[in-house]
Amino acid sequence: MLRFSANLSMLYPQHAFLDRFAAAAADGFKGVEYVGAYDYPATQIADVLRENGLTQALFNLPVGDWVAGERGIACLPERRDEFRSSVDQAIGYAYETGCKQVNCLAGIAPSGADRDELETTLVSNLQFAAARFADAGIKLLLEPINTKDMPGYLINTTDHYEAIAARVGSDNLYLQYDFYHMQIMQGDLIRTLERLQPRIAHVQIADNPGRHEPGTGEINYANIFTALSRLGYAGWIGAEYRPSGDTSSSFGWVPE
Ligand SMILES: O=C(O)[C@@H](O)C(=O)CO
Ligand SMILES: [Mg+2]
Repeated sequence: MLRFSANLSMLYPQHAFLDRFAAAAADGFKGVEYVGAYDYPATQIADVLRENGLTQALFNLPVGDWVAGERGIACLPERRDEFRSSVDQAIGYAYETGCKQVNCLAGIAPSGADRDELETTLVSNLQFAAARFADAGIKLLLEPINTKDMPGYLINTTDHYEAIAARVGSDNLYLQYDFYHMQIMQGDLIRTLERLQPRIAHVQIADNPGRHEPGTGEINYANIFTALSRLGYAGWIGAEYRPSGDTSSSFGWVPE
């Protein structure tokens, strides 16, 4: 049985963030995810999850100054201490919300930066986070993101994820496989899913082009869902798209 989580960073834009939990529950979701909720006390997030009978499927490690354009700090040498204290913050939120997996955004390469130094910093920080998360019973995920939407982001393909994971050397570093990003970067979605399934802890869906709901673009999500069922994928499937219209009217893609 496929399980879908509502990505509250993208769905229900007409609602304030904390009101999106009830909206998702009203539409039948049992799980939610979002970039991060560190502006709210973890206990408040836990309360709103409980009030709406929702499971916290995923969130991210603190991503830096999102408004200023930061997309993670894990690869930035000068932010090492900040990254490492953010791991403890994320563990606190995961504990309060019962979340069992946290994604790490690698960060955007500053222009002119030494890429080897950025990758070495990322590897070292992921080794630290993977070990701390393992002790807390939390999976650490790393998501490749496409270069069109996030120019300069350090990790853009599953091959790059695999190279980084090999250097990290932890069985607690998993792949967050976002079909939208990977359609743009490499295609071959179902074969890649089959090959990397043992390392995939979370998948996310949106159509391309436009990053709207499935059925608005070129990706055959009926076949993707069939493949996920055939492979026995037991994780959450994150509905991470910008609704083309009203969110509650955008769920025609959900399998019966
Ligand atoms: O694909 C995305 O943009 C998200 O999964 C994410 O982690 C950054 O917002
Ligand atoms: Mg994603």
